[in-house]
Amino acid sequence: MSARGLTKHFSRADGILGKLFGEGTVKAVDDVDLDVYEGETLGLVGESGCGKSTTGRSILQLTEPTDGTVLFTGDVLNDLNRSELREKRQDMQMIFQDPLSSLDPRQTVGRTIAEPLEIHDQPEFDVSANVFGGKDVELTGTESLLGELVEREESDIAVTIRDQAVGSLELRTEVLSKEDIDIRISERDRGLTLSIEIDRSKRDLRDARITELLGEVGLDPTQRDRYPHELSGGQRQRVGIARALAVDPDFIVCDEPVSALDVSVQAQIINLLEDLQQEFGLTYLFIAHDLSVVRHICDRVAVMYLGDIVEIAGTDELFSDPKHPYTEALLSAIPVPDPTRESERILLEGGVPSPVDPPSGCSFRTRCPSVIPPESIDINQDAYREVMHFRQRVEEKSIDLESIQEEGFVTDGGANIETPDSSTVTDDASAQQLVDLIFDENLTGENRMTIAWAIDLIDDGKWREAQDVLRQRFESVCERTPPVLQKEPHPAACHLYNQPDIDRR
Ligand SMILES: Nc1ncnc2c1ncn2[C@@H]1O[C@H](COP(=O)(O)OP(=O)(O)OP(=O)(O)O)[C@@H](O)[C@H]1O
Repeated sequence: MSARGLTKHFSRADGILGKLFGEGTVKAVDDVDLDVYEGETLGLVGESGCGKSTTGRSILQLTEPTDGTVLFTGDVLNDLNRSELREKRQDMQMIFQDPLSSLDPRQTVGRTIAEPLEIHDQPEFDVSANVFGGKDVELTGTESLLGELVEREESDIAVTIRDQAVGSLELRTEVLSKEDIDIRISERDRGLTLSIEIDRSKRDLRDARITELLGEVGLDPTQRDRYPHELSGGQRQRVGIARALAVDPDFIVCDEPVSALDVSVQAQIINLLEDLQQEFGLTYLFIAHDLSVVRHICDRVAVMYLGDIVEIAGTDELFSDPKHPYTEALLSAIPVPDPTRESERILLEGGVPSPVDPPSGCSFRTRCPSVIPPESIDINQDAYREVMHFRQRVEEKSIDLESIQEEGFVTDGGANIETPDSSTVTDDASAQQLVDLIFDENLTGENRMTIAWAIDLIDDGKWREAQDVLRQRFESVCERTPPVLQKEPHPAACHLYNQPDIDRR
């Protein structure tokens, strides 16, 4: 599966979402390139709201992408019409996070698994065929062989299907023609008759297939008459897996398949997914936020942040040598089983920003512990982080100088402030004191003067000017330019990797 430029934007212009969260376009997935190779498990990780589920659903065309293409087994899925897409869905399935809400509470396990079989008219009969009225042909195989036969005979063929199990009952007669199977047929030998004999009815076949599937996912055949509420969480997820497997797919999007389960059950479901992959040569896109699970099951891992893939690498490499600061932070949050091993947790401030109005440049920069300062200024990373946080608050106009002054007993009057460009002199010493109250780090020199100048401007209600003054001195490449995921074996969309001379910490 290859996705190129995959994009999904939701409009919140009207409807409940618009009322709840405000209007605008939610950039859930933005220009994503992603390959999932045959037989592998690719992990897709990131915090809640990063766009993982929307990526999975857009790949399967369960939600229509706004832009981009998805290539799967030789077809561009976006170009297929409804019935072609339905046909294709046999090969690509989805396992959902919460089996209770994804299973119909009014349907038994058997009915749930039978549904996709009915939609796709599966399983196919095993048939043996004799052709009458023309050349002698003998065939053994499944129903799809009929199509091949028509192709060989270059003629329309009347097909009679009989059920041997119920006294050679005639099930149906079909004429397979050019239109049915989309091949070129000449008028020669028209009227050839084919008699198909089968020894089981479609229903018997389906029953047998359901029993087989229950066994494959570790459920007892007696559970086919149970309802979802009569099953445990693990059993319900096994039903979800059986339903996905029923039509014999090649590719499965597993959307957080174990997050809703008890830890003790998670390992069993993970092992089951691994066994099934081995047995049926399945390819998985495995969506998760729990990185320990991902480490166990995935061959490669893609890290997603605010609608973009920010890093992708082989699992071992990603865990041992993460590049993107976001990946580093995610990995640092994994509990360490060995308490003697030192691990420093990188705490990310706040949550994922709104995908309606993502930050300019690198979308992670508002939380990044390694934002790159301009080359022209001398500042350590902690102080720069504080400056960036301060700037963010100035952008949002969310600084209340009066309360800070009251809390810090700041007095007016005192030393003058010379601004960095020496053009303005203010006599408001409280700005200097406010710098110390707002910042934990000790700002010095021109960095300190610029902040004090901005505070002075804010005090006069000149927010826009304060923003400009701060931007001129402190603007980072991370906010100016979006980093690009390079074409290399272990790419990371981060300016630190395009500028190797920069000290990260
Ligand atoms: N139908 C929708 N309409 C509007 N916004 C949506 C819709 N579906 C998802 N979103 C928004 O798109 C963004 C990405 O959501 P998505 O569910 O893909 O993220 P996720 O990483 O899978 O998170 P989670 O793990 O919580 O499911 C979120 O901001 C979400 O609110």
